[in-house]
Amino acid sequence: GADSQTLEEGGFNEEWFAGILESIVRDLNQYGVCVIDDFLGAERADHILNEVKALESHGALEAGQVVSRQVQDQARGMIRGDQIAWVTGGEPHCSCIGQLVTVVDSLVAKANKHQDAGMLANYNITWRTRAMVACYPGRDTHYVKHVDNPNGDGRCITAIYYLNRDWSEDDGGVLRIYPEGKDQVASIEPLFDRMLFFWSDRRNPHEVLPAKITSRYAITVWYLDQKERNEYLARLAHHQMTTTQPTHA
Ligand SMILES: O=C(O)c1ccc(-n2[nH]cc(-n3ccnn3)c2=O)nc1
Ligand SMILES: [Mn+2]
Repeated sequence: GADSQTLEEGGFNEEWFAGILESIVRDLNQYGVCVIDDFLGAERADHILNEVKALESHGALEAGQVVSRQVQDQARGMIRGDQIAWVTGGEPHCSCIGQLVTVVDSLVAKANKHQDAGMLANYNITWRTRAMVACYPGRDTHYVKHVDNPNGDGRCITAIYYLNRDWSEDDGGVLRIYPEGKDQVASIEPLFDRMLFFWSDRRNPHEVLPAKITSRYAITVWYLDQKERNEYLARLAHHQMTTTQPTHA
């Protein structure tokens, strides 16, 4: 089909795609978490890492924190907060990041409509956020134990792509997921070219364990369920209507 044609052009072959698709559908339904190793291959992963490092060296990654937190952290001599940049993938120097997002978009869209989609079929995934390129771990609040989407903001799947070459145990920065209602914990090492998917809601509280002060890179995209997102935006609009009085000219 058309997708397989573009994927061929992008150098991704069909059986690779089909294999990954099966893993995503099976693992998200069974565990609520799916880890794919050697996702794009070292060469492509390297190109993506180089684009992320270029963003960092050109100062495109600004602190993801509010100024007060930064001042406070500097005062306490703590390591800087996480540095983030929101990337569409269409930017001139982000074409490889763009390819990553395009492939993940295709996988999530196909998984959503897969014949064995299971719980995935409850969603209609028509939108996503831009890609959050992060140089972490900061002391940012996102790293203490949290749920990405606790109150129905529309986000249904979190997709994180790790870019840490030669990561080792004492580098830290492990992502720890505590699947709701299960007694086992998933400790996910942020390995180079590792792709991770998990439900964004209360099923997956998670934290990022402290890491040494070396730059660690990850790219995160959140996929949105149309219905939940529209209901969220409607709540937001209503709230704004009722809290800000219209000014009469
Ligand atoms: O804004 C938000 O809702 C938001 C932002 C970030 C965020 N997380 N969660 C786990 C992250 N991570 C980073 C490396 N390994 N894992 C990470 O960045 N979660 C939620
Ligand atoms: Mn999170």
